[in-house]
Amino acid sequence: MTPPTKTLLRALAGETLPTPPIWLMRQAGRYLPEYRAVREKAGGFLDLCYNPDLATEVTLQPIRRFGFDAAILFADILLVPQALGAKLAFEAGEGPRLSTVIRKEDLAVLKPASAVHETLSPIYETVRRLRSELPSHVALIGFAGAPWTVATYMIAGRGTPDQAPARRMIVEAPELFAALLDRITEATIEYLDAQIEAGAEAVKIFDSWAGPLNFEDFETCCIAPFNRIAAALKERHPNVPIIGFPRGAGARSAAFVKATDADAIAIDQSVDPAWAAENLQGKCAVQGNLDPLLLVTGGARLESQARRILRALRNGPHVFNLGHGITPDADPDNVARLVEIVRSAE
Ligand SMILES: Cc1c2[nH]c(c1CCC(=O)O)Cc1[nH]c(c(CCC(=O)O)c1C)Cc1[nH]c(c(CCC(=O)O)c1C)Cc1[nH]c(c(C)c1CCC(=O)O)C2
Repeated sequence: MTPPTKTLLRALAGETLPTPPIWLMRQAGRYLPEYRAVREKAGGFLDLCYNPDLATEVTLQPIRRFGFDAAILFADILLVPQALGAKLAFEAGEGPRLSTVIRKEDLAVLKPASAVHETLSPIYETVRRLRSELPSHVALIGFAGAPWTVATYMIAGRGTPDQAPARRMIVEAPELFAALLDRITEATIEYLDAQIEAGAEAVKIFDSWAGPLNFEDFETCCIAPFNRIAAALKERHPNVPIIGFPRGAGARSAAFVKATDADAIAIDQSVDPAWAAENLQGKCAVQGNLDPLLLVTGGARLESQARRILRALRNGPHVFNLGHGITPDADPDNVARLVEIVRSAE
């Protein structure tokens, strides 16, 4: 096989590059006026996700404006529950609302994992279009939510501050919880496999709510499903790298890289990059981890923290990114400045 030429894929393959590739979580989003214009045209957020023309357009916007090294498919982690038959709506300013899975009967009415493609096929069309429209040096990342994080929304029917409804179900209805986690895991394998078939060159699994899990549940709810998904994908697509993002895992990030086959681990802004260099980078690439707040505030601290991350991680494979998604109040000029800082690092 010829080695990859796109910088993102080289870093994910374990190469230490003089300038790390950069992309940002939520790089397509409300902080960009051109995104807000397309979003308005689409109607709702979900209409935008399922419209391959417009989803392709908003995925490309940050690539044109900032020249990132990778594009991430524009979609959402909650499309998988919707494809399994959950009702999903995004209310303006309120975040997502879903029908809940709290009884056996709620699980019984969900569709089998193999049925998700009926709903998700427009997403695969977006992937195909992106592969033909992206500049040749820009890699395309597909993604899905991790089963635990998706389960927290399906059980509570909305975002929750501490994921208490799902954490209670682990203890109070272990069989129902395990069956739900299994169904989501199987659906996620179907979904990511189809994204790769359509042209995704790397995939990222977002476990945004891994942090509150206790050490035992971290193994069964975060690590074990990740391993099932990774094993299934690697069997079919051995050369497609997988990025894990157990957000809030802290020191358990070391257990995550040891116990999984992740090609990269994304770390949030709470992790000291020097610790990550020492404890994670020997095992896989590290992606991260600037505080998204610094894209709102800008200034000297944006520069000093970005440089500190660059220095700490420069002796191993690194993908520059944020610790979490860009917020709607970020200033696009600060994003442009960040790209300059990363590209001018010596
Ligand atoms: C938990 C989660 C969700 N979605 C996602 C996660 C995991 C990552 C994380 O922790 O942020 C992942 C996600 N959501 C979106 C992407 C697209 C790719 C990207 O640019 O990173 C990705 C990778 C678009 C989006 N997903 C959403 C938006 C904003 C929608 C809009 O109003 O235009 C975007 C651009 C909506 C969304 N989607 C979700 C919530 C809670 C919300 C509402 C909060 C908000 O409004 O910011 C669920």
